[in-house]
Amino acid sequence: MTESVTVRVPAKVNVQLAVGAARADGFHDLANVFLAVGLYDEVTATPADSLRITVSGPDAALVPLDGTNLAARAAVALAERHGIPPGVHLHIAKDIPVAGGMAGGSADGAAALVACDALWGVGAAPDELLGICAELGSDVPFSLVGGAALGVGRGEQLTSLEVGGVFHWVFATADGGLSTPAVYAEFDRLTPAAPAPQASPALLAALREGDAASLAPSLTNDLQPAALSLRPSLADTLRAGEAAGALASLVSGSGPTTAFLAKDAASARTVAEALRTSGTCRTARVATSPAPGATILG
Ligand SMILES: C[C@@](CO)(OP(=O)(O)O)[C@H](O)COP(=O)(O)OP(=O)(O)OC[C@H]1O[C@@H](n2ccc(N)nc2=O)[C@H](O)[C@@H]1O
Ligand SMILES: Nc1ncnc2c1ncn2[C@@H]1O[C@H](COP(=O)(O)OP(=O)(O)O)[C@@H](O)[C@H]1O
Repeated sequence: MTESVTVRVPAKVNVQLAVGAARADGFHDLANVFLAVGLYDEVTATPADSLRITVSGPDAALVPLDGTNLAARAAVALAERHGIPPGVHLHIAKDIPVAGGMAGGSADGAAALVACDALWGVGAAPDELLGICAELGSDVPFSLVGGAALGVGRGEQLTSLEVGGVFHWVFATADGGLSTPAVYAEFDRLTPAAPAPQASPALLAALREGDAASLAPSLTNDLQPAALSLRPSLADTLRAGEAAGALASLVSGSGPTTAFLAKDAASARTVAEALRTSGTCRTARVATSPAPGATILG
C-alpha cells in the first residue's frame, strides 16, 4: 500500500479581476485572469484511522484544523463520492500567506484532492476532479490547473491562457487577513451599478507575449478600492513598492497582500528589499510566474 503522497500547489495573483454586480445567489460574475505564482504549500496524505489535519509553517496557528479546512472538505468530498472511509492524515506545510488574497486555502483543497485520489487509488478523471474543486470554492479549480487561466461565472469556469515568458513579482504580506466576503460586500457598497465584467484584450496579449512592460499598464483589480477602504494603510505599501522601481502595483485579489510587477529578477530583489525596510508591510517575497498547478512530488 502507498505510504504517503505529497502534492505541491502554487499561490495565485489575479492580473485582472473584473467584478460585476452581485447575483441572486450572492456571488459576483467575474472576468478573473488568474496567474499561478511560485510560492507553494505542500500537502502530504498518509493513511490514518480517521481524518486528521496538521499544519506547519509561520502562519500555522491561523489555519483551522477542523472540518472547515478546505483540505479536509476535499478529502471528505472525494471519499463520499467513491464510498471510501475518509481515513487520512493531511499535513499542510504552509508557505502561502493565510487570508492574504493568494488562494492558500483553495490551494490546499486542490492539493488534498490530488493527494487523496492517488493515495486511495481512485483515479478520478480530470473533469471529476475539476467538478469537486468547483463545489469546494470558486478559486479551487484554478489551483488544480495552475499556469494562467481566465475564470468566468464566479471564477470557476476556466479557459487556459498562453503565457509567453517569465514574470517577476514581489509580494508584500500584511499583518492580519481580510475576509473575502467582507471585501465583496464593500465592493457592492462602493459600486452600485457594476458593469458586466470583460477580460481585457490588451492584458491577454501581454500575457501571450510574456512582456512585463506591456502587462504593467493592464493590471487591474476591481476589488482594490474595497480592500483599500477596509485597510487604508495598503496605499502606503503600494506607494513604497512603486517608489522602489516596480513597473506596477496592485492588491492581490481580496488582499491584503500587495503584488508588484518587476522588470527582471534583479529589480524584484531591489523592490523586495525596499519594501522590507519601508515599515509598510510584514515582509516581502519574490516569486516568478507562471507556475504549474497541483503536482505530485517524487
Ligand atoms: C477574490 C478571489 C479572487 O480570485 O480570491 P481571494 O482573493 O479571496 O483569494 C475569489 O473571487 C474568491 O474566491 P474563493 O475564496 O474561492 O471564494 P468562495 O469560497 O467561492 O466564496 C466565498 C465568498 O466570496 C464571495 N464571492 C466569491 C466569489 C465570487 N465570484 N463572488 C463572490 O461574491 C461570496 O461572498 C462568497 O460567499
Ligand atoms: N487550508 C487552509 N489554509 C488557509 N486557510 C484556510 C484553509 N482552509 C480553510 N481556511 C479558511 O479560509 C480563510 C481564507 O484563507 P485563504 O484561502 O488563505 O485566503 P484568501 O481567500 O484570501 O485567498 C482563512 O481565514 C481560514 O479561516
